[in-house]
Amino acid sequence: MSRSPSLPDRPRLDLDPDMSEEERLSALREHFTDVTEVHDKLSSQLEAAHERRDELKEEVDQTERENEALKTSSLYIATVEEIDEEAQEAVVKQHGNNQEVLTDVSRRMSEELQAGDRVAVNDSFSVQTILASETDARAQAMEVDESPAVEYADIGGIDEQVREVREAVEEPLINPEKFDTVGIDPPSGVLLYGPPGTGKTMLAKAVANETDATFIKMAGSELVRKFIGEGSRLVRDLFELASEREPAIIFIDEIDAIAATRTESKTSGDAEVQRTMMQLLSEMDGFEARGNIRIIAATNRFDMLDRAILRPGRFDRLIEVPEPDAEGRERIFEIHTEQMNVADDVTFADLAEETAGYSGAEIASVATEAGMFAIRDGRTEVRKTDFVEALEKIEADDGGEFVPSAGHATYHY
Ligand SMILES: Nc1ncnc2c1ncn2[C@@H]1O[C@H](COP(=O)(O)OP(=O)(O)OP(=O)(O)O)[C@@H](O)[C@H]1O
Repeated sequence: MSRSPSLPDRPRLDLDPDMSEEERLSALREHFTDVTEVHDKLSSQLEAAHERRDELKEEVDQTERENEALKTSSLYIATVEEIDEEAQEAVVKQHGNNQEVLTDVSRRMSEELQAGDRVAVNDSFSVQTILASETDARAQAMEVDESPAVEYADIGGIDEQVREVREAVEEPLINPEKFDTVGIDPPSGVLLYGPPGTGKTMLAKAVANETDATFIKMAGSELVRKFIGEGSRLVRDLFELASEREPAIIFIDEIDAIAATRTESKTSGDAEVQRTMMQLLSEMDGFEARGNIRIIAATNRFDMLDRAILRPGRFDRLIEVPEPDAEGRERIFEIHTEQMNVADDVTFADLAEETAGYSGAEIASVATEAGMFAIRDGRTEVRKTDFVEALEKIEADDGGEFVPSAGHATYHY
């Protein structure tokens, strides 16, 4: 930048009272000449300053245009895989082509970034912004849990289903070579069906936990109700996210909401729902069964499902998760009271007898309610009377007279 020129000295007029008229006139003329000279100099300096101002203004406009262009130009979406705060570097994987790039990040950005963040990158992969999760439909539509806190031991009464899920989901993740050696493909997708609250979600979370896989859940009903118009894109994103986070378990809950038969579904006329289902089918068809991503779906409405999703290569392993029998209910009571101080007068076998038709979720609420009655009574020990009151409360909440499975009358298999 050029330095501003120094201003010319102010001309001085020295008039002596002893001067003659002529001398005065001459001094004034001289002063006039000096003033005119300074004026000319200042004028030309002013003109130069104006020129400089115009130049700078042009520079500002140019920068603003570039800035605007940068802001409005398309950015690519990527996921941060690793971040090295020390070296101010990040490994990002661009969505779509899965290209992985090591890129420099500013100190501020390196402090803010975390592995797994979705970011916008420009042509040269420089991270421009971290996408806020609230503006990210993907984050809202999917529940991502790196290590869900459910173990097989937390699931009661469905040991056979646990065994089947382990065989169909865990084995291909842990020992894919077994399938290679025998020369068969493991089941592509596993469909868990049965009444609500019987442990289907727990099963999916437990396999993710035990195989150190990321658990990614998407609820079919939400896709249809909440993310109207985005269903098929979100299904695509779901599989993309799983490939970014593998090993991963994709869990699609309430799959009937997007995969119902045309005749029975109220929403089946909706082309959007159809598109979402087609996207799911095409993702599954293009899917490598032996690998680090496994798919589990769940439904309470098996009867409503479009058979297209049950074809080989899609959800080709069906596992029924029923309501627990007496022995199962006893085990579930034990599991849900493990952390409670239960009095000696409580017999889980008796409670199991009295709760025929209860789901695991309902037994969990009986245990919680019983604990609440003890607290209300100022006790830390939970007694038989608390369980009796809890049962009465839950039956009353259920409409006065509790008929086993009354709430599930609409579930057909
Ligand atoms: N078999 C079970 N053993 C222990 N707890 C259970 C079992 N089944 C259900 N529960 C309890 O009920 C809660 C809900 O269960 P879960 O979400 O797995 O049911 P779900 O079958 O997926 O239900 P929905 O069909 O309504 O989604 C669990 O968090 C757990 O506390």
